[in-house]
Amino acid sequence: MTTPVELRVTRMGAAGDGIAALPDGTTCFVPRALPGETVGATPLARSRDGLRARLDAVILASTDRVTPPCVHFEQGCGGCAVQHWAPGAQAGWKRARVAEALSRAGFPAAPVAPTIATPMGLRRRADLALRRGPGGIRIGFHAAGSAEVLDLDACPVLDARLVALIGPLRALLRRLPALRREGSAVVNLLDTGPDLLLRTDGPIGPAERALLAAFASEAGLPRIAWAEGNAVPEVAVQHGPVGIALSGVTVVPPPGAFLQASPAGEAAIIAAVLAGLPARLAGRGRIADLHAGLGTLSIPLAARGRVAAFESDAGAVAALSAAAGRAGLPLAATRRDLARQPLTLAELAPFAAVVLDPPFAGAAEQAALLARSAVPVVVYVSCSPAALSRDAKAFAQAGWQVAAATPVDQFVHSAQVEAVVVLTRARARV
Ligand SMILES: C[S@@+](CC[C@H](N)C(=O)[O-])C[C@H]1O[C@@H](n2cnc3c(N)ncnc32)[C@H](O)[C@@H]1O
Repeated sequence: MTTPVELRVTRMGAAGDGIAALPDGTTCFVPRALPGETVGATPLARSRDGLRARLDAVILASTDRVTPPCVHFEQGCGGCAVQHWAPGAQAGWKRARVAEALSRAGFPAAPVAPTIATPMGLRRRADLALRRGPGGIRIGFHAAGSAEVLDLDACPVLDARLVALIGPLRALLRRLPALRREGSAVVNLLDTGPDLLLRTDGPIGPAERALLAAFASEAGLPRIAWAEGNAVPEVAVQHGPVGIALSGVTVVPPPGAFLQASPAGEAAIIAAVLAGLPARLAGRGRIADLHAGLGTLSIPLAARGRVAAFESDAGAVAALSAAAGRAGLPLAATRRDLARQPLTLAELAPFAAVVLDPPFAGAAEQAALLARSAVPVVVYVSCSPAALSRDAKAFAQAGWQVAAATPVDQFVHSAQVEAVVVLTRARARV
């Protein structure tokens, strides 16, 4: 298995690896190889669906191969998968993956729009891994295909204000025994500045709280939350208010809250969701927003009708309820675990439209119920083509059609793609 071979790469896999076939037909995944290339590679290990190989040399390069914009990509940072691929080729690949997902679901002719690209340097949320080792503190993303953490000092996809925090955070962690071996730092860039949620594998005492407070002052952080392991975070430092305006309404997020990855991505998703709704909503114009988070979609939807938002995270529900109350929006947020307790057919009946934006795992049961419901329009916001394909199948089988599908690339240079898919009953018009 460790003899170098010459391979012709025919396509790109879902994780951003080039796919080639060995002479005996075995599928071979070659990270950092591109479709159309001839490469020298060494097959290394068997995986679930073939062999993983190491790229030794590009023998015949694709015309879409470009110089990666980040030095850490060359070092093996797994935060990005396809920096070596021209942006236009990445966009075409992401669009094709959404089209393939819908085709597999039973919508072979779905009208999939070109991918909406977002610029680099706008990511406002980072989930950084932390390690303390013999070489010191490492902060960064995992190395590709590995549990190792690659130490970052630059990142062209993140907002520069988050990158600027990495050096000072490293200096802080050197002095923080609560980080024994490993932890994580989720940083959300809010309108009030970076909001840090630090998870360590040891407890913090009064001296460490004082260090965190000093760090917050020096680095301009209004709040630092901390948790040991996976415990519920506590606010360790609060020097000022925190908040982010979502469609003009200020929300006070709990530490580590989900945010769409970039303002440009958020705007593209909102625009595609609103465009998918009929100009005039049927009935009393009630809209359900499932997996509502902080209300990124619920808030703009409230300009179109009365919104019932459902979300499992108690902190997000409280934040959205409070924001909607202050702004006087026609919006009620309810805590509900939609995986365990999806909305029933009877509960879905009053809605003129349902928007769902599930996590990576998708929403199999809820999608099956929606497909059987009387709701005329469902807008499915997907961050996983595999889950989209599985969940959309129920709609295809129940005779729905895809009225529009818009891929959005807000995780630039990664293998991720998001899509806003508008599903209507075959006879309904959007
Ligand atoms: C992709 S985020 C979307 C959030 C929001 N729509 C937005 O645009 O910011 C998915 C949301 O689903 C929530 N979630 C995860 N599992 C859930 C479940 N079982 N039931 C309800 N909500 C869930 C997460 O807490 C998160 O807020």
